[in-house]
Amino acid sequence: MTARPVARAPRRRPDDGTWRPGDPAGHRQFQNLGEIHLERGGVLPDVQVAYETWGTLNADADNVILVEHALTGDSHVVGAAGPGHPTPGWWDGLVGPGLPLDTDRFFVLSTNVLGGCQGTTGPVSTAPDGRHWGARFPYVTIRDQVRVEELLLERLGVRRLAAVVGGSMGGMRAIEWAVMGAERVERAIVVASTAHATADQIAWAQPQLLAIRTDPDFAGGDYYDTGRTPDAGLGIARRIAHVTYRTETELNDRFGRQAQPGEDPLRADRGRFAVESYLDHHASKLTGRFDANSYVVLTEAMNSHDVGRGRGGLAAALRRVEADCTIASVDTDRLYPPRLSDEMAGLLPRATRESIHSAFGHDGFLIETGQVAAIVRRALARNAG
Ligand SMILES: CC(=O)SCCNC(=O)CCNC(=O)[C@H](O)C(C)(C)COP(=O)(O)OP(=O)(O)OC[C@H]1O[C@@H](n2cnc3c(N)ncnc32)[C@H](O)[C@@H]1OP(=O)(O)O
Ligand SMILES: N[C@@H](CCO)C(=O)O
Repeated sequence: MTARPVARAPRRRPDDGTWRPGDPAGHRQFQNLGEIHLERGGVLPDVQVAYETWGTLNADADNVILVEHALTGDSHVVGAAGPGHPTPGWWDGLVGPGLPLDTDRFFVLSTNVLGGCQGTTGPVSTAPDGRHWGARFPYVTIRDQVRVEELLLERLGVRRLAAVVGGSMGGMRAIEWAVMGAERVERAIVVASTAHATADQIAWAQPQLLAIRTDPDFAGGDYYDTGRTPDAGLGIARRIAHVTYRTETELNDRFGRQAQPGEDPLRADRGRFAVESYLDHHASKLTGRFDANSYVVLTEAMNSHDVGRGRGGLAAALRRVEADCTIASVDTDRLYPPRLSDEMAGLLPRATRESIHSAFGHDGFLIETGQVAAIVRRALARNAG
């Protein structure tokens, strides 16, 4: 694995989907929110948020659906690949005229999360001293990320959400919205997620964080001006994470003990099993499109997630939710197991429990879009009043 040189000057976003520090962020829209005081004490003086919208905001500004992306996602929920947006969306088929998030009725909005690397302020952004934030980027929680979205919506004149929907880390923001914005959220659709990060999830995150931080090219987080990026560490983090996103049976049924074509894994000279090659592929795809510092910041934000913190515990926090909630899990998800959705639904005043059947585990929330679409349609058809 070789280090990729880092661009020092802003450059045009290449159309190959490669993220690089200083890239302008395509045709996304931006809003400057000014100074944000963070839950854990830091201050970000000049927060910018990137977002995309589909559909039309109605006169009462009450037809807004906020769609929340997962760890390495961004605001590009749907859309054809093209200049400025080299990748298709991560929930293609869900947003558009007549589709579940029906743009004939709703104004659909998605942000890039605070701490991310796709247009919203994050570690690669420029601090007031003109240098990248890097290691100085403060600790951010899921609540901070929701607060930034609240401020954005206030700027856009939106006081109420018809729905907030998200999967995985996006589901964390969705349930946090339902708690924090209780009377302003009509519906929350939480997919493959949890009301609090568990010991198991924090445990899986730890070797990922260590892999990045112990990569010599990480340079304590201040690698942007070194000409090197911690691809080895970020790649290992992605490999660990990716296994947790799939299932034991799927990996085995698909790859078994097969050798990667042309390679011999039963030799000491680095032949690979096919499943190893598959993980290498996912690792190099991520290092080509994502910033390691953002991965760290967002992983720590997920670790911080607990809607009960400072609110009298989980049950007390969820009891105050006024939204009509849909809590969906993937039946084979080993990272966000269905019991966490059962727990959340059981503590919410109004919750409908849904299940996605999938061979793929946690990634089912991205792969089984037909089932996600049906769940979203049912949730939006219910009278939330
Ligand atoms: C909301 C968000 O989270 S947005 C971000 C989501 N997207 C990502 O995280 C991108 C990373 N990808 C993934 O996580 C998953 O691939 C998903 C969920 C998007 C899609 O899952 P699947 O359709 O099952 O794809 P799968 O995991 O099989 O990966 C397919 C890739 O593996 C490659 N592959 C399969 N076998 C091998 C192998 N033996 N060696 C090397 N590569 C292999 C395929 O060629 C394909 O490559 P491509 O994606 O570059 O075209
Ligand atoms: N593939 C997803 C999984 C995390 O939920 C991501 O990268 O965001």
